[in-house]
Amino acid sequence: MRACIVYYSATGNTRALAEAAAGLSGADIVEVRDEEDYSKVMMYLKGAPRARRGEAARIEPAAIDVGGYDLVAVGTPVWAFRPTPAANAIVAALQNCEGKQAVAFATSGGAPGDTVGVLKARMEERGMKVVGTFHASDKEVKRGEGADALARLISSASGA
Ligand SMILES: Cc1cc2nc3c(=O)[nH]c(=O)nc-3n(C[C@H](O)[C@H](O)[C@H](O)COP(=O)(O)O)c2cc1C
Repeated sequence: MRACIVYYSATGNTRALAEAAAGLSGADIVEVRDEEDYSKVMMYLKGAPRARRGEAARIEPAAIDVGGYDLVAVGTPVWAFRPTPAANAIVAALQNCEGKQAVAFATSGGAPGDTVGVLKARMEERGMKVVGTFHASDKEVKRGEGADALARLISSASGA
């Protein structure tokens, strides 16, 4: 059984969690870049309102074929209590994702709102079966916590 973790990370926390979980679970990993390439200030002035409105960014890669995988995990930072525009774009960019098992995960400053719920709903609209969600705070990620739980979720869901 094969799993793929697709994620966006602006300041490194979601990347650290995704990379550690990939190492533990054997999942492949795809990092997506937001073509906007926000400065720290513009993340708040422009990125957070876009997240709040549920907009999708222009991302690289623009299409992500997950046809070869049994499970797809999508990861995002929390911006304004929502998935990032890049994460919204990831969900739209997935190809051959219909019917796949899936996991939605996020990292936040400790107030995630319903980010994973919103991400889960978007993934389900694309036909994925979201079998688990996961959230860790940036402080937990910096302490090295969370990756084992996320990896277990990915491994058990994909039957690996
Ligand atoms: C523009 C912006 C908005 C944010 N909004 C929230 C928020 O609503 N709630 C929260 O708990 N953390 C919020 N954060 C903190 C991030 O979600 C947190 O640091 C996360 O781990 C960042 O992930 P990254 O390092 O992968 O980009 C925000 C950060 C930024 C830059």
